[in-house]
This record gives sequence, C-alpha cells and structure tokens, in this order.
Amino acid sequence: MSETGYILLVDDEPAFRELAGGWLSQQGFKVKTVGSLSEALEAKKIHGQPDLVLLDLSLPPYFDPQKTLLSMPEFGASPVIIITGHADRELALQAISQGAWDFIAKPVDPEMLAVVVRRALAKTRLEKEVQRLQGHTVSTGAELYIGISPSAQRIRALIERIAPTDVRVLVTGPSGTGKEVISRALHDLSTRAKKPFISVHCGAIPAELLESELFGHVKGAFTGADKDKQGLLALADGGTLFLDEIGEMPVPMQIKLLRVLQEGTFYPVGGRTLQQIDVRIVSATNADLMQQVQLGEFREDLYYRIKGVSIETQALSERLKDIPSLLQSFLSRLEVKQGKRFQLSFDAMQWFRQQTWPGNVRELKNTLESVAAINMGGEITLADIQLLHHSSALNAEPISNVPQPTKASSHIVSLERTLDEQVQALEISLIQAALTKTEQNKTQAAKLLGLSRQGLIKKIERYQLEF
Ligand SMILES: Nc1ncnc2c1ncn2[C@@H]1O[C@H](COP(=O)(O)OP(=O)(O)OP(=O)(O)O)[C@@H](O)[C@H]1O
Repeated sequence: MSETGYILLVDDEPAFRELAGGWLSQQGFKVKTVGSLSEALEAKKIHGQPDLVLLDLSLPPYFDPQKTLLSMPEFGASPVIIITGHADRELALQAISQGAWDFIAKPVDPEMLAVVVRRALAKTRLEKEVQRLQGHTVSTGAELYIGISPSAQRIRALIERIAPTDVRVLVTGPSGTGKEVISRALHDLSTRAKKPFISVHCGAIPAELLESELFGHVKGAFTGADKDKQGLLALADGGTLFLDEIGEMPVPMQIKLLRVLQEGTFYPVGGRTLQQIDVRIVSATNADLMQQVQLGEFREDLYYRIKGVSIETQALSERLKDIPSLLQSFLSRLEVKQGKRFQLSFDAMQWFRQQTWPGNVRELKNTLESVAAINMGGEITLADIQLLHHSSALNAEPISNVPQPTKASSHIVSLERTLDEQVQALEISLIQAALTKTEQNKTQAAKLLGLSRQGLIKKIERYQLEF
C-alpha cells in the first residue's frame, strides 16, 4: 500500500539515518534525513512543513546529560516523535509534556516505528481536514436560513433588509420550518448582535411561572422566593427577546407584555421599583393569531404591537427543491462535528426528496442525523435508510431507454464526473420521479419540481424522456 506524508528524520548517527530512512521509504513514506537541527530548519525552508518529525534528542544542545534536562526545538504544527538512546521515563514524560507526540527508545523496533508513524500522520491529516471543513462551513446571519426556493430567497432578503432596524417581527409558519433560525439571524445581523439573544418558549413554561420567569421577582414575593431573581426580560436588555409560540401566552400575561411594549417598563413580581428595558421583540407562532384574536384568545392590541413586519415560512412539502441544499448543509455540519466525511448516494438523495416531511426541516434533519449515526463508511445509502425506515423504497422505476445515472455519478458529490454530467443525471432522475409520482401528469409534475409546465416539457424533450 502506498503511504503519503512527508517525514523529516533528524539524527546525528549516519547509520541510523540510513537504516531508519531506508526502511520508512520502503514502507512508502516520503523521507528526508538530516544530521542536525540547523539542517532540519534548512530542509523545512526548502521542502515545506513536514507532516511528521522524527527527532533524536540525545544530541546536544537539546539534551544535557548532567542535568537530565531536555529542550524541545519548535516544529510548528508538525507532530514530533522523539527517538533517543536515553531511554528513561523521566525524559519521555518531559518530552511529551513539552508537546512531543510520542517517544521511541533505541534500538528502534521497525514494526513499532511504523505503527507510531502511521498514528501520528493520521492525526495530522484529521486536523487538516477539520480545519478545511471549518473554513468551509462558517456561515452567519441570513445564510443560516438555507434554501434555494423563491420562498427561502425572499426570507433571506427580508432578514437582511429588516435586521438592522429595530422593527418588531412576527414569524409565522408550520412547526419545524426555521422560525427560530430566522429570529436568530435577525439578531445576528442587527446592531444588538453583541448583546444577548434570549429565547422564551411561551407554551413550555407553566402560566403561573411565566410572569416571574419573564419579569423576575423580589425576595419574599411568593413562597420559595428566598432571594431577588432577574427575569429573562432584564437578561435580554440591549439585545433581542424571542417569544416562541406567543399564541400560547396566557391572556393576563399578554396584558403585562403589552405594557412593556408600549412603555418599555415593567415591575418584577412583588417589586415596587419600575424597571426600564430596551429589547427588540421577535415573536413566532404556528397558530393563526388573527383567528385567535377573533375567538378572544389573543389580545388584538398586542397582536398589532408585535406584528411589525411579518415573515411567513412555508411547509417543506411546498418547497421540495430546498431539500438537497438543506441536506448538504446539515451534512457539512455533521462532518465538522464528527471529523468524518459524509456523502449521500444518489438513491438516498432521491428517497429524501420523495418524502412528504410532515415535521418539516426538523424532521428532515433528525432523519439525516439518525441515518448518519448508523452509517459506517461515510457514504449514506438507501440500505442505511432502510435499516431505520423499513418501508423505504424509491418511487421511481428505472426506465431502460433513457440515460441512467452511472455508478460514478451516483453520488451527489463526486469528482469523477463533471458537474454538468452530474447535474444532468440528477435532473433526469428527479423528472422521472415526479412523472411517476403524478402518473405522467406534466402539470402536476412541473409543480412538484418547481418548474413551469413549458420548462418541464423542454427538459423532457432535451433528455428524450418521452415514453
Ligand atoms: N431553512 C433552514 N435552514 C437551516 N436550518 C433549518 C432551516 N429550517 C429549519 N432548520 C433547522 O430545523 C430545526 C427546526 O428549526 P426551528 O426550531 O427554527 O423551527 P421552528 O419553525 O421555530 O419550529 P417550532 O415552531 O416547532 O418551534 C432546527 O434544527 C433548524 O436548525
């Protein structure tokens, strides 16, 4: 097997350099041998940063035999393995405490050397990969709201437009469609970004506790209030207060909240000192607040106070074209978290694309994470999905007279075929799936794919998919 990785071997014994260097080269490693630290630094200048340094520390000036003291030279990010004839435990511990990756005593056992070298090189590779992924996935503000559908694009544009203002925002839409993501992005892009973003789930806190949670209380306000406690409103001062599921807020609390919104002041429970507050309120609900107003369950005056600008999210089933970009984004996050590369096979992507996702993006994300958790090899396949979802079969039947995605193109990301070829294969399969699902009804299939009927017909002609 051919190994990769450039090793710099620093040892003043020519025989050892020859033997160990030759042996490692035979194993497939790229090795450069030098006899002193100054030569090592020179080699670094010419050949670049090594992936691993093998360093004999028994030679002065690193090692002082009188004092049994060692001074480790600096090799930057490269892991250093110490090789020395002074096989004493004290020295090994010293080297490792100074940042050495491992310690090998002479005479060196070649098998042992190979194991230690491979482990150290794997560590360097992993660290580089994590850095690369982190560099690729840092997104902030509106970019956090993923999607390519017109709805997602409009929402991102709105976020960017209204985030820097102090306007109140009401985010509506079905559960799991990213209402909190939007609220967070509004905060991150605002002038309040460095101040707190405090999220309150109005339905999850019992009605009798909600007031003290929001406004805080003074000592003795009620049984168990043995000291003053700041509420979430005060904690959010200067920042954003996100009121999730505001439709579930009890009516008496709605009246108190109205006062905060009108006057910017509140009293902690049991307190007599009026407190000033400066927060931006962003609220969210999956209920029809206007209907609640008509039923007398939500105060009309509060509704108009919190409404400011409304942002409405759509169910995922109405914007299926967002699924691939959402999956790619969640996969990248998983890669960073787990330090492992993932890709989705073509069939697996098809399966994700064909579900109705009643739990919306939350369900999509949870499903992907659970399938990734049982995946062994990095490529998530339909077989992985079938392990967890027994009835998971693809809707689309392969059709023999049209170009099928080949093995090489059966990955969403593959560098073995050109982007155009892969996009084409994906388009063909999605069109086939939509036509099969709608029993060849082009109008409905076009709607499913987010295309005009004419646009779909053009593609069918271009790919000769008429059957
Ligand atoms: N467009 C999106 N881009 C990125 N992540 C998203 C998007 N939509 C939803 N998510 C993810 O889906 C999950 C649910 O999102 P979120 O909590 O924002 O939904 P919600 O609409 O506030 O749900 P609920 O009404 O149940 O509180 C989160 O993990 C979130 O990161």
